[in-house]
Amino acid sequence: MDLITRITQQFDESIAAKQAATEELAGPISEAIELMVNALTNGGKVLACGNGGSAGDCQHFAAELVGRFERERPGLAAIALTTDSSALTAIGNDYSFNEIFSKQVAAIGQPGDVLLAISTSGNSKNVQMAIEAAHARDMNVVALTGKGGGQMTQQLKEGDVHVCVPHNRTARIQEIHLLSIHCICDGIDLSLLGEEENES
Ligand SMILES: O=C(CO)[C@@H](O)[C@H](O)[C@H](O)[C@H](O)COP(=O)(O)O
Ligand SMILES: [Zn+2]
Repeated sequence: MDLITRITQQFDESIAAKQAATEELAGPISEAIELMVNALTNGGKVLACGNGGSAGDCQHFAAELVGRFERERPGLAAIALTTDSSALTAIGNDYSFNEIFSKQVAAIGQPGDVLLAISTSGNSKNVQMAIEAAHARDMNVVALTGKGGGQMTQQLKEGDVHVCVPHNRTARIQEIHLLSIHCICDGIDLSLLGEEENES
């Protein structure tokens, strides 16, 4: 297969995956928005964790809350737990890699905060342990998963939100995680700022 055909196929697969996911994910994404707006407007914050490409999504999300998404507003309280190399290496070295997020959640998380837990498989142990730590701190969880949700599905409790992308390919799941994150940012701004002037 030539490269252009291969690239075209991946674009087509991504478009199809997004169209297939729209109806199923719109509801959970709106619930995630409500959960985060409630936390952010009551003195709470959002902590985000994930591995690899999902770590990038955590940092992308936190930057759009602390900084801005598309509209001017004061910064919002969000922290990606994937960036502090001293904390990550100390915890990984002194305890275990499985605890690199959960120990941060236990130290920083407060009742009413929200944990954004991102895992395309739903089976990354360090994300699962972060969910346990969040529940122990009376935090709610927004899980972004795929591939049926993995073991994280069984961890979620009443009040948590599960955005599970109906796909089995990590790259396609991540592409829809990023769209979901942007929908969450848009919904938070809509809730805090109202409709934009030029919007009907
Ligand atoms: O971005 C990619 C693949 O597209 C990889 O870096 C991927 O994030 C890593 O393999 C992660 O370790 C996968 O973990 P998870 O999504 O299953 O929790
Ligand atoms: Zn990736």
